[in-house]
Amino acid sequence: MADNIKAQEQHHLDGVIQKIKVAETSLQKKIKATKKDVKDINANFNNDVRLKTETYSGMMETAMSIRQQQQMLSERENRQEYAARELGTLTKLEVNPYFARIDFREGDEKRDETIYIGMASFTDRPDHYLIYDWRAPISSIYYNGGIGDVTYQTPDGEQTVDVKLKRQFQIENAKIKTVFDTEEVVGDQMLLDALSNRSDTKMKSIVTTIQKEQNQIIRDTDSELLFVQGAAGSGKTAAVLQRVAFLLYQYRGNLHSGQIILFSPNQLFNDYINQVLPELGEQNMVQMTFYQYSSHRLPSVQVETLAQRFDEQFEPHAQKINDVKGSLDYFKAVSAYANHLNTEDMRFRNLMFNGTVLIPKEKVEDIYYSFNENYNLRNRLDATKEQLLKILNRKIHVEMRKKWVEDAIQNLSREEIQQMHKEGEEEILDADKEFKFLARQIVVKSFRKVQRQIVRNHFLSINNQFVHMLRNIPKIIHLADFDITESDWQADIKATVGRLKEGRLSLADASTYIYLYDLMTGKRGDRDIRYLFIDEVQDYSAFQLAFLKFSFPRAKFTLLGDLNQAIFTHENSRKLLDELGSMFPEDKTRVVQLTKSYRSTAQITNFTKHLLTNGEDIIPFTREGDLPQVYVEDGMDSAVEVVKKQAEINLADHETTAIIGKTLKECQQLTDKLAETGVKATLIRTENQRLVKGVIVVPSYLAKGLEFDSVIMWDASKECYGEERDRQLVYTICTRAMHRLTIVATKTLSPLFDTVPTTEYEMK
Ligand SMILES: Nc1ncnc2c1ncn2[C@@H]1O[C@H](COP(=O)(O)OP(=O)(O)OP(=O)(O)O)[C@@H](O)[C@H]1O
Repeated sequence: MADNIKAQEQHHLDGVIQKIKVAETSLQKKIKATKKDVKDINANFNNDVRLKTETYSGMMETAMSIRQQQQMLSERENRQEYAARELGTLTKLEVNPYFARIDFREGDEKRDETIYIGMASFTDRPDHYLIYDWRAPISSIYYNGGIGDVTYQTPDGEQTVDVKLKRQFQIENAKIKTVFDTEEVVGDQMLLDALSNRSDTKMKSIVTTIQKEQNQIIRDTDSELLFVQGAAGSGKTAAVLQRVAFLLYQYRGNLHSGQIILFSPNQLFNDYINQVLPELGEQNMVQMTFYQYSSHRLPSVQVETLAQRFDEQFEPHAQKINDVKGSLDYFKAVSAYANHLNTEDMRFRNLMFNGTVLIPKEKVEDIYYSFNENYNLRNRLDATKEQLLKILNRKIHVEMRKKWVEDAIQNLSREEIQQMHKEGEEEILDADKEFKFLARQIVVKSFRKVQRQIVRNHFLSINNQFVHMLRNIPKIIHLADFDITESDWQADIKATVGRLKEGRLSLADASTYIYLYDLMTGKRGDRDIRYLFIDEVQDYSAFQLAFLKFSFPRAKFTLLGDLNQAIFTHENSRKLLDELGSMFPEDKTRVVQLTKSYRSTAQITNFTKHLLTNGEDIIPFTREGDLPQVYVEDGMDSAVEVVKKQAEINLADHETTAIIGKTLKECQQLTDKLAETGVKATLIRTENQRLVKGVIVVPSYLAKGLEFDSVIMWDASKECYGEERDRQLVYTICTRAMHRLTIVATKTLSPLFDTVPTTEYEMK
């Protein structure tokens, strides 16, 4: 690039930065003035507000003026907060205002227009944009095409412009480091630079190098269901985080980050991605795992953890049961079962008081089914509660005459009596009335617990109902279709009842349990959530997805997945797509396929794609590195020695290294062995830990969605990965590596690597 262009652009840059500084100064003044205002308002609070509490109108006047003061205060505080946020944006822009320039001609216009694109918009006067936010409709030109005709979406429909120049910048501390013109969509050089960087314990934004297909995902506003199927490392997670930033920009004022929820594979992953949105100047959306959601909905039940679930899936018997419990058929069966509760079979509990039955369950049942068939579960329950509260009220008189009440009155202290009068606002007239008054107070107070139980549906017996449902399932679903016998099912019920008694539930049962309870109580779901994202959707069952759709009825769904990385559902994951299709309107469903893999070097991607039986569609990004290295050692000690040496080499090269083992047990053993040889490695036992720099040892199921400079797969032997169904797990492990992949096995290498041509790796 000619030096004079660089000089011209630096000159332009200096001008923009100058204007940003002016804007900053004026904002700072504004903030200072508002701060002073707030201080003054607070200081004058006592003077301005005259407290008149003698008369009713005086009190009203006082309340009004306090309200006025508060409104003024909160308006100033909002203004201050907004200005502070704006100042934060300007401070960021001041050092790195933009990353691209586009010159283009629109329609019949006589002159070219020039725009600069950066992390946020900046105007020096109304409608005079010196920088356009990367999310503005016009900025799409940058992502959608090269030179020549490029189309982009505007609020008024599609628009085509003739792009004359596309220039990219790398700016550091207000100085242009490099500037180059490109004819491509987003220059490969820039992408290569971005991808060659070392990994970090935190994911970064990809705004400057978003690819065209990713841009489609980011800016989709029409789909009710957007399903992104993409190879490992194809930027699904990256794209979706930019999408959240885009949506918050597009619907500013109507959508806030609390209305967006992301279901992620594990807590480590949450931690890994939580800097991206703040880096983009936005607040993080709500992030949780499905396990956390279920546990939150069932505070008194211990839901099976990810690790327990991972270990359990290796039993073929449990797998079949899980398959049926995860199916859409099962979801429909639970719905049908709940529906029939409108006419019979609802299970109730006695309402107890002081150890005796106050309202027997038979009475509750009579009330519940006394309403006609036009009632649904929701209003049937409401009407029942109303009746029960009335009955409770009527029982006050009877209870007042009981001996325990008389005793309680005898034991009342003077203070307690005074307190009751304060609450009851009743004057003492004569002894009899006083006795009745106190008796009533005592009973009403003691009945509060029962009242709460009625309001909170404690007269429903969800545990019994759940077990009753399980017993009825064979009548609704043909279990033989799932290769399950009646006795298999009965055995599973027994196991479930056993767990329930200990206050535990499997994750599959937990979803069903909550769903059943929601249907029984007529819950309509959380209507506030507008966008719901699920990462690694291949690990969800159709049941869970249908349940989430039910729980967030107004949310648009964006689902990201790689059917080749299912760690739980295996072959079933392909069925998932069809089942999903049936849950959303066809014309509002969009499936996007991402085939290019960005994370790893070409060598690693070429190696890993052969691990898949249908991996031919995966296109590596041309970033060069070493061939993956495979070691097969005779014994444990020499294998550990290889791991040790490799970890040391990686450390010396400043590479973050993850040693990924299959289960926690294997990881624990290796960490102990490494410690004996003097290697310090951090074992990640649970998802609640933090990722740290240096060498970490992590079980495969916690490595989902993460990436590391170097990966050492341990122990890639036949003994550990002997089954065909482990293929996706092996693929997931190997695709975590960005720059370097080492595979270490003891005795015999897993046959799953047989599909990889020997030219794709180096056998050591
Ligand atoms: N357009 C891009 N520009 C720069 N980096 C990118 C781009 N797209 C993806 N990447 C990088 O590639 C890596 C992989 O992306 P990401 O984790 O989003 O992939 P993924 O599809 O979610 O992978 P997986 O399914 O294996 O978890 C990340 O480091 C991401 O920053």
